[in-house]
Amino acid sequence: MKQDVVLAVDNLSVVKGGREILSISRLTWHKGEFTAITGPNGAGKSTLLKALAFLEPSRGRVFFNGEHIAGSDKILRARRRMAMVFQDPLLLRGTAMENVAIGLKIRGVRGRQRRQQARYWLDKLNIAHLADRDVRTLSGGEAQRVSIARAMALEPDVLFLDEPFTYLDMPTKAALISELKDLLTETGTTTLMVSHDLTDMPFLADRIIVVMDGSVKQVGPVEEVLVRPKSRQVAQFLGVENIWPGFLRQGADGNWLFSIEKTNCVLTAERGKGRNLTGPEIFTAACIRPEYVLTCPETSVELNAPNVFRGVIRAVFPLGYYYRFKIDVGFNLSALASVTQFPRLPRQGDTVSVFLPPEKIHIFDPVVTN
Ligand SMILES: Nc1ncnc2c1ncn2[C@@H]1O[C@H](COP(=O)(O)OP(=O)(O)OP(=O)(O)O)[C@@H](O)[C@H]1O
Repeated sequence: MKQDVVLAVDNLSVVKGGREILSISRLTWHKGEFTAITGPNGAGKSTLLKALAFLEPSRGRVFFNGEHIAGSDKILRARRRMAMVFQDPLLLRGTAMENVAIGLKIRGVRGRQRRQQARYWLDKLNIAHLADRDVRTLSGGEAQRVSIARAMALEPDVLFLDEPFTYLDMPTKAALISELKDLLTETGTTTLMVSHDLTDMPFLADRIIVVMDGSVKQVGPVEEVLVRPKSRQVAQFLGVENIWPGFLRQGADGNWLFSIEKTNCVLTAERGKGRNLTGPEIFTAACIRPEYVLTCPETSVELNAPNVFRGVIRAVFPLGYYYRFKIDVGFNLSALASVTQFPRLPRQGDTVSVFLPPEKIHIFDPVVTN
């Protein structure tokens, strides 16, 4: 096992109610890495977190800091090096200070030192002024900060976060995410976070694990998973609305050409590294995330450049600082565009130009397109 592997699983399985709800052959987590675990409701994400934290009985082997953890003594020792934060802060009766100090007390840290350490983490989470407040009087965001301070005070090797930002309002969440990122980078804590929110992940995570139906469907760096999903199932879950079946062939310039089925439209896609076409043309599917489709109101854009199309807006959904468009460019396209790109409110029926960057067009592996 590589030196900096903190956690690893080998044939991990969890059975509940007579059904296998989680089955993972192999996975590893490295020191200091932030992993986001995502997937639909009931996929097995929380079960995975709990099994790794030894809070859920499982079969198979879990390795922690290079050691196979089995038996109550080893489990107890491993659990002392881990901490967990849940959706609900789950604070105990008492003050914020008492809550942050509780884990230290259980671990035998003495009075003065305990208070000093607790104060240090309250300060790090920007809630030192709330130290003596009864936790029942705290707001949701403040309570979650106490919960994170309590976990960090244990100086864990691994921090598990199970949807920790769900109940926080946008500004509170944004501030906490930014502070947490700095804190975790500073401490080098290996972190695993269950999240449904795709907006958290690019900022916080190094890697995404997509769990569906109790198994891992894809693991990889954030950008790779979001732009190059392995299957339609993963793509759809990750918000890739533009998926088209069609025929792929080699272009003259080394790029790939993708003809969208039942249209006259051809997309240029960057050729995938190490991917070769086996025949003259293969049937597969292509996709692009809506946020990578560049949309502009100008209709003077040169149309014979690759991947530039002119089309008609079929629907506009205003989303705060963004518009979500459904555009007909000879095929149906979803696009997300900043309001600043449009001098006036775009409407249904308006003509727009779009550009699909070739490096953001992903071609599915034909064997796993369905
Ligand atoms: N005690 C149990 N008996 C039977 N099935 C269970 C039990 N506990 C959990 N499950 C099932 O295990 C599956 C995985 O649950 P889990 O809580 O890990 O999902 P999740 O991905 O975290 O979901 P969510 O996003 O909804 O929180 C679900 O289908 C759930 O119904």
